[in-house]
Amino acid sequence: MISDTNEIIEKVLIDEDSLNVRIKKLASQINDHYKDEDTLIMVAILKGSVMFMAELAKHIKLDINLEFMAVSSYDSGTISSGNVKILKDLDTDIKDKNVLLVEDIIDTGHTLLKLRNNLEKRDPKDIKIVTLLDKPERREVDIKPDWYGFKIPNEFVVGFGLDYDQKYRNLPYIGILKRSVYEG
Ligand SMILES: O=P(O)(O)OC[C@H]1O[C@H](OP(=O)(O)OP(=O)(O)O)[C@H](O)[C@@H]1O
Ligand code: HPA
Ligand SMILES: [Mg+2]
Repeated sequence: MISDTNEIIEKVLIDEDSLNVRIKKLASQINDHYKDEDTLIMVAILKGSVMFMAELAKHIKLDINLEFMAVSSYDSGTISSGNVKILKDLDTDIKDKNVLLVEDIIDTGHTLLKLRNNLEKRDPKDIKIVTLLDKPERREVDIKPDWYGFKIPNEFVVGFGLDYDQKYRNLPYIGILKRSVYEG
């Protein structure tokens, strides 16, 4: 059983309703942006962005191709290693296609920067980035999303796809993790 959430969550930062309302709004901005295009390849970065991808894609009004990539930047815990390895690549060719990278969070920025550089070499028509959460205080490299859901303070958050040590992804809200959970 999941631990009692009072034991692990300091506070709920973004509740379920606010997430859904904001994601619909993001989808409508994305629909406007691509209104003259026929197709879009949405690329979710596993595993954190699965919930966001699912919710966002439901409201996109183009022919979309759902793709998944797995990269690894955090071994476990809360510290970024700065190394990004591709563990699972796209199943499709993105040459001359519109690509939308779908992320749950931009923290140091290393994951997305390396990924974008990698995908750019494949000659897509265009690459854009949408992230549910942006933690700008932690940025170590220059990368900005084209669309973001929420800017958040420098706290470790879990839920709606985001994990601590692979746990708590299934919480339906975004919560700040108690420091006692990872500082022991
Ligand atoms: O901006 P950065 O500092 O690079 O951090 C952000 C990335 O780190 C997390 O993924 P993680 O590697 O933990 O994998 P996960 O999605 O499977 O949890 C998160 O989902 C982002 O992809
Ligand atoms: N929570 C979960 N995963 C993360 C975070 C966070 O705050 N930052 C980068 N990966
Ligand atoms: Mg993670």
